[in-house]
Amino acid sequence: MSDPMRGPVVVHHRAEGPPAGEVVVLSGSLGSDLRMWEPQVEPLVAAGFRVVRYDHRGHGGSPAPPGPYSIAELGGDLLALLDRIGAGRAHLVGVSLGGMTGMWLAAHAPARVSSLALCCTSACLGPPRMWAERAATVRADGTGAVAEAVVGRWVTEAHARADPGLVAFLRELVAATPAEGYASCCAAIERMDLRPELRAITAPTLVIAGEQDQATPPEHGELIAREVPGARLERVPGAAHLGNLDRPDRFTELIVEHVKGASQP
Ligand SMILES: O=C(O)CC1=CCC(=O)O1
Repeated sequence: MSDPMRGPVVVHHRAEGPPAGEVVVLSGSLGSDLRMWEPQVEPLVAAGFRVVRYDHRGHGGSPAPPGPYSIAELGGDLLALLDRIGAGRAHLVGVSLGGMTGMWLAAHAPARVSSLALCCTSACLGPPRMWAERAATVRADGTGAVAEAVVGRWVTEAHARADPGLVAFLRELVAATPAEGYASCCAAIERMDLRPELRAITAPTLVIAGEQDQATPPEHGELIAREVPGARLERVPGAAHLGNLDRPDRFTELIVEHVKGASQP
């Protein structure tokens, strides 16, 4: 089991944009690294924001301590990152696991969150057995063993056919994720139930659901938007699970508009 006495991990991050700009933190999906945010960085920087993207523990350039992990630990890592970069408050944008981390932080440290954009995510994503089985597969055979199936849910079939280079890059992202980090994040999702915490979120919240998302179908976004006070839901046609890469035009537009609307005049 994860040890509650373990401290936060110093996660790998990259900061771009004007140092004095309001901070926007981009938090990614299971099996990705900070490169998954490429389409969103430049438009957010152009809008005057300091954009900080990072790798979850066990992913990309971040350390991969032995697991299992919990969503609270991932949220603690993000809080420690905000402290380390001197960000009293930040706008949080998360896809899937990044959205789960964002919901945890917004419920547990509301004073640190200026706004929340929750993309293709869920507050409770069963069945638990599926996550336990995926973790076991990855521990036995490596992340490469699940890459094709996972990426098959990240972009629509039509998009995959039209852009095989993107599919190859995404499979490489999954396969490059350390097995211990990936499996330990599966365990975090397996044990997660953020539903009772959603009503504690006070940040202006936008929920974006992909209409073709088979991993976190739109009902998951609908539940979050119902429970978070004042939240707004946008459904994006033609978007699979990694909506920010599958329909970057619409996701970027929605994210930039939301963060600008919640920023200081
Ligand atoms: O990997 C999946 O199947 C879907 C998913 C859950 C959390 C995440 O980041 O991706």
